[in-house]
Amino acid sequence: MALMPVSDALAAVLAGVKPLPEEMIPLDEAYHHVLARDVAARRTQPPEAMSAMDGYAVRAADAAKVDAQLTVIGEVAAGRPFAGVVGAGEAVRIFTGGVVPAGADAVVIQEDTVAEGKRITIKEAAIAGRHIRPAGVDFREGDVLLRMGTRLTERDLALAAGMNHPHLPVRRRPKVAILATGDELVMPGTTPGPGQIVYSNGYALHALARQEGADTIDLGIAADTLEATTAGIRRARESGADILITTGGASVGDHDLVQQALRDEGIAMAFWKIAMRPGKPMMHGRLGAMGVIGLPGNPVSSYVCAFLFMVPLIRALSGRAVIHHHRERAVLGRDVGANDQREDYLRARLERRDDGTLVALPVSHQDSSLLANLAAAQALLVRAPFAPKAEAGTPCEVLRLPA
Ligand SMILES: Nc1nc2c(c(=O)[nH]1)N[C@H]1C(S)=C(S)[C@@H](COP(=O)(O)OP(=O)(O)OC[C@H]3O[C@@H](n4cnc5c(N)ncnc54)[C@H](O)[C@@H]3O)O[C@H]1N2
Ligand code: MOO
Repeated sequence: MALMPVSDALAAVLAGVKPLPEEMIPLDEAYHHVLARDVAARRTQPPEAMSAMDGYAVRAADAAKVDAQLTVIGEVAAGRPFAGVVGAGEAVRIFTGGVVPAGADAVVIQEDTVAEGKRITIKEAAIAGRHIRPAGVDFREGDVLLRMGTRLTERDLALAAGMNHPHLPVRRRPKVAILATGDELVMPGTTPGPGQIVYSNGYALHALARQEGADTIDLGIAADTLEATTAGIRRARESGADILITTGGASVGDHDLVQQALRDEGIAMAFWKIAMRPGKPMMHGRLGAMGVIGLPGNPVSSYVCAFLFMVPLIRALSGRAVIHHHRERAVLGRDVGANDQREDYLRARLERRDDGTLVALPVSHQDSSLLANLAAAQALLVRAPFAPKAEAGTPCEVLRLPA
């Protein structure tokens, strides 16, 4: 049976997905949330011309010559403007961030003056506009500086504050519930009995989901029974999860019960099995409003499928403007063999040559159980279905993994 191409599977995962509802949240909680609307400045910054230095506000024409003398008629500090006007032969003491008084068109820094009482002597000729930040040089009221779909950085928060927004309209963060399955799994730090495996997949999945801006719910490890698996799925629904991620029990073995449990719960299954390596037995469907991604149990398959499918789904629900991973051009660091019908995602290390070329070096063992190789990889090298064998130096495409 022909397997579903990866691109069709991704399209199915994203089909009909709309961003979650909008909510207003305080600025200090908005880090890494996604903006639900464009945000415009509520004020002009700076609102008036301001001094960039400590010194004297002058009329440039009066201070254009070294040894010109001026009379200091007042002082302006940040937050305390000067009410008067700077006339001919006059100067006003000014500090960084102070509003440039009327009449002045330059600031002479204090190091370039000699002060004696109310008199100053200019030691460096003034130039009109020097050390003055014009009104609106940063932004003007009404300027749209933050765009819908932006994931807010720490710098965006400072900008929003400067624009005078104490709250921002963002999308609700997706809730991702993660359910592992497998009788053989024991927690890290315990002593595994014969045939037992230390649980690892969930650690990567929770971290990856959170890094993408989701809140995660840990549903623990379900035993390999229909009852336990079903109970886990029901807890996901009760928790209001937007996405249920299962890991393990996706294949065709007698103990692979995830699909059965999901069908019994009434899932509209979109696909099971895709033309991808690792990750062939992945499944996807919808259980009411909850998107379900059934990941394979092999640790590398679980991670790679989450990276390729869960991440874009979280981004779409979050209302992100950019949903898809960016494919970078690179060249092969070594020969690779011909590919079969499954799109291959090879773990690879990256190197940058002196001429700037990015080189992707696939790790030598690509078995989907190898955690050490997964951790050491910096990228996934994409090999199209039926790609012919290729020599070192051949152009290729890579997806960079999170650093
Ligand atoms: N006859 C066939 N057998 C298999 C096929 C197939 O097409 N026909 N597909 C293979 C592929 S490809 C994959 S991938 C695996 C996936 O199988 P499952 O999703 O059912 O995974 P499990 O059997 O539950 O586990 C596989 C392996 O991974 C370990 N595991 C599971 N969960 C975790 C976890 N949370 N942390 C760490 N390790 C975990 C588990 O102990 C197994 O060793 O099926 C192939 N078989
Ligand atoms: O798709 Mo499975 O991932 O190769 O081990």
